[in-house]
Amino acid sequence: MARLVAEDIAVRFGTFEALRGVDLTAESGSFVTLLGPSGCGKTTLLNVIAGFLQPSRGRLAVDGKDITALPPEARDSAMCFQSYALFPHLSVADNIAFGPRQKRVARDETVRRVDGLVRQLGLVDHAGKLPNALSGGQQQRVALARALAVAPGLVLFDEPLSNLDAKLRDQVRNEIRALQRDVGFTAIYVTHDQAEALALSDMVCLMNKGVIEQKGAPRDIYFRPRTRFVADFIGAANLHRGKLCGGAMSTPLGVLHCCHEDGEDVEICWRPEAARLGGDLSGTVKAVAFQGAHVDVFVSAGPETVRLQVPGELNVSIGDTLQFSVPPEGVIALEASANA
Ligand SMILES: Nc1ncnc2c1ncn2[C@@H]1O[C@H](COP(=O)(O)OP(=O)(O)OP(=O)(O)O)[C@@H](O)[C@H]1O
Repeated sequence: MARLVAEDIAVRFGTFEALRGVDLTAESGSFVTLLGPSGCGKTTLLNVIAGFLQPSRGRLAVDGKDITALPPEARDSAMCFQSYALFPHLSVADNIAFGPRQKRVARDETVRRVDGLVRQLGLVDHAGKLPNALSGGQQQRVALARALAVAPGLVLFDEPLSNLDAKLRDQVRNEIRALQRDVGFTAIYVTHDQAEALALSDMVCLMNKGVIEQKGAPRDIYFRPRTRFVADFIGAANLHRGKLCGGAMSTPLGVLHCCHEDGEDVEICWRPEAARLGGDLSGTVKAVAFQGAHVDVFVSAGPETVRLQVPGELNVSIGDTLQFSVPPEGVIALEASANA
């Protein structure tokens, strides 16, 4: 397992700055996701960590050793691609054995690793097949086994599940996490899927326009977003901007209370599940979406529409007036983004 430290990483493509001042520490054996919208720099950062791209500034170290100038093959890392990138003319077993053979791992050890991975990833019946005889989920497992066969300290994943359907994605996602714990490697995982990042990670790095806007444990990021971008990107957020006076802000829905310093131009947010039925806030129900355990209710007052999550048994209809409240501890004050 490897401890990765990236310091002040910058990447320029001509005059365009794809990454600026990126600092990141992935503790040994941790699962770190790089999350963010398309074009924010996730893949660029992963390519820098893999050694496919030289940063224009900054430093990378693994276990205290500077690896910034090392080529990819000299690094203790392996990449698992979205496109699988399997060799079509090699069997599943030979695809998995490819890395160890390249690295001149002893024959017995290579066989041992291939057998172990084939078993762990449920590929025993497919070891002799060519990749094009496999389903997408099976190909993804081979790609994973191939990355793990070189026993890297650091495994880099570039949206590995995006070609799989939702059910299979959940299944392979759980397998990746279980393998990471069993085999023991540090994972850096690129995704634009916030649910995936929250479910998998020890640490989420939420990226925006070439910088890490906030990083932390999934719960921290979800319950304590620092900026509007973070609040909006992770989960659903109801946002209000205005004057906070005596801890109270007037909105078209009524007065919201929060435990933060007063100010003239403050932005606050609350999560849909923070709302409680009954109270001083009210609006007209505009849409209702039954989700089983809960109901998403969209409530409007004046120009504002908010989203509430209420218990599944609640019977509400469009046009009803809904009274609700949001406890002050459920209201978060946001900072202006340095990266707006
Ligand atoms: N070789 C390149 N030359 C010029 N610009 C590039 C190059 N590679 C990436 N970029 C730009 O850098 C920015 C970051 O790209 P990157 O691929 O890292 O984004 P991403 O967050 O991985 O996005 P996606 O989720 O769409 O893959 C984008 O604006 C992209 O157009």
